[in-house]
Amino acid sequence: MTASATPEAAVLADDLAVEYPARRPSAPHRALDGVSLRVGVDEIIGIIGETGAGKSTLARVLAGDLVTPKGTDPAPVIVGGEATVLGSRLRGIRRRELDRVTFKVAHLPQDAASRLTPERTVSEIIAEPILQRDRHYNRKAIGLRVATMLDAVQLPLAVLDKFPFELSSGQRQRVAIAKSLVLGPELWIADEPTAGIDVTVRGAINDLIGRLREEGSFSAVLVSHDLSLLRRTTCRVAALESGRVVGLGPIDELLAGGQHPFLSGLADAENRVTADGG
Ligand SMILES: Nc1ncnc2c1ncn2[C@@H]1O[C@H](COP(=O)(O)OP(=O)(O)OP(=O)(O)O)[C@@H](O)[C@H]1O
Repeated sequence: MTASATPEAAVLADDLAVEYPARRPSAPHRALDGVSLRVGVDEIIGIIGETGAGKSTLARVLAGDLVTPKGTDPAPVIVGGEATVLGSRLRGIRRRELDRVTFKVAHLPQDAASRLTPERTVSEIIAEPILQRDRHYNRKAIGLRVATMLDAVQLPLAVLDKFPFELSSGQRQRVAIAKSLVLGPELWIADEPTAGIDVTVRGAINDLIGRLREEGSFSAVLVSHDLSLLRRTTCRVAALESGRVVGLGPIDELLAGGQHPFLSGLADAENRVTADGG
């Protein structure tokens, strides 16, 4: 375990191999193999790939989601190579050091919108990460921060007192985004951030990312099939296939390259929508 004050990269994956442990009747499952990737400080990188390619696993590992709470599915385990996040090596990392790293990393898991605490209001949900860190944090300051985050994801203040079941799925996703970013992380690992969000308000997520970059040091890994989001926010996208990186570059170069059926399929689908006037 090493940590440096100014990491040379936000994320460094070096020949990373990740498995899900065996659970009867299943054998261990290798979800990532030989993944090498660098995300510079202040860089935003995209991750794309077909279902089962290992995108969420990579997101979980980089977000430090490596501990299995009792009664849940096993967390991924680093079995080869290394993942270094904000200067700390994650392989075999001790729990205390992991907590120190994840303090600066925000994770928006794929199912975040469906995991909002059902018995809490939107305002309480967005404030959860603050109160988990400091139960006595100034209530007025929390209220202000929550309102700012709500505005950033273009939700009206009227939803503050609503419960998750009273919101549309797109609104729930925006609440999940607001919650994940409320502490102002140095690194945001977001798994399908615009999933379920109406195209007319997706621009709000682009704008929010732009603002976070202006406010200070902000790096991100965005797992997404939203080509518009990837075009607007990332310079490079990594394409995953069966747990390996099979392409890395600007999204339009990857799509035009046509080396991989998944990428060609995406490009064709987009061309069809454009030709149909969609
Ligand atoms: N908890 C788990 N235990 C065992 N295997 C798992 C677990 N979670 C995922 N896997 C397997 O690991 C592989 C990678 O899964 P992952 O969820 O990372 O893919 P993905 O690219 O995010 O797919 P999707 O786009 O469908 O979300 C898949 O074969 C999946 O079945």
